[in-house]
Amino acid sequence: MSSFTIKVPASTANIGPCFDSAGGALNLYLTLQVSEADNWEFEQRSPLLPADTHYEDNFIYKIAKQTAERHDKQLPACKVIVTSEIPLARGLGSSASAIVAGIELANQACKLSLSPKEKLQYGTEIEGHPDNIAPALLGGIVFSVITSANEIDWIRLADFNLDVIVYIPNFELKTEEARNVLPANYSREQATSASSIGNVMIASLLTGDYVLAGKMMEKDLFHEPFRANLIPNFGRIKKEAKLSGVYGTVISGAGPTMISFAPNGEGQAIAEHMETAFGDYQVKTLEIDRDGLQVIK
Ligand SMILES: Nc1ncnc2c1ncn2[C@@H]1O[C@H](COP(=O)(O)OP(=O)(O)O)[C@@H](O)[C@H]1O
Ligand SMILES: N[C@@H](CCOP(=O)(O)O)C(=O)O
Repeated sequence: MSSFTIKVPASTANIGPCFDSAGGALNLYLTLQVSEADNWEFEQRSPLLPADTHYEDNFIYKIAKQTAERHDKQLPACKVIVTSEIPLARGLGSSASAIVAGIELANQACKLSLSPKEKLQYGTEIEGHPDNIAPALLGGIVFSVITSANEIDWIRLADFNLDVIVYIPNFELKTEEARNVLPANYSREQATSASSIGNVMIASLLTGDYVLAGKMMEKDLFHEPFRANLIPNFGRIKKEAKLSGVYGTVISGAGPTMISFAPNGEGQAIAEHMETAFGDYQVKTLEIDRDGLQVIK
């Protein structure tokens, strides 16, 4: 086996009203440098990664092993050097990036020749929803749906003119915890309103009406009203960002990071203003990654 590098982007899920369905890839990366070895070794070279464990307890190793076993293969021993720019449990898809990296590690090391559809299926089974896995794999903004136990349909949007600003607070919020506050059921009336808002958001995004898209992003009824209390400054960030000229600001994934979509070319100036207003936050201007998962040999 020759050496290779796996690079997986971060992602922002939901984009307001498209709960568990829409996600955009972001240019922060999880990187694995993989080479052949006599024994398994995971070397974590970033302060953003979880504490070191025995390789068998490493999350990425477990995903890789499980993927290999699905195809009746055994993983050959590898040395893996892991680096990451994606903060954990902040709503930037770190777990989806780790899952995609683990699937690709098995794909390369065991020569599984997995298709994008299979990788999306495996990743979604593990994560439970496709909205982070799909953009992490495919890049761009992806709308996806689990149509049956074995089928996920998706459509990828790679053509847009937007700047993206993230506001990352200095505390973690586990996705599981933020899912526990959501209602188990919605009435027909609630579901109709919530999905109508999502429909208008997507149609405006596709036709380039970013003002209307931003308005609809901020009207989500599926998750934001229930999560707002978990996210300090939820209302203040939205209001200040809007006054600074963004189209819309939403919770990134399950939070606690928030994300604004802004006119192309204005992101940096808005980020500088927001950094002054919210000194406790890491404010970053990011780009939508258009490549998704990359394997570099
Ligand atoms: N590179 C990684 N290596 C090992 N575990 C990871 C890695 N990235 C994420 N995880 C696991 O995923 C958890 C965060 O997942 P989650 O709560 O879904 O938040 P998010 O995906 O928004 O960052 C981490 O606490 C850690 O257990
Ligand atoms: N649709 C999910 C997305 C979770 O994203 P994460 O980046 O916070 O893991 C949800 O909203 O629960």
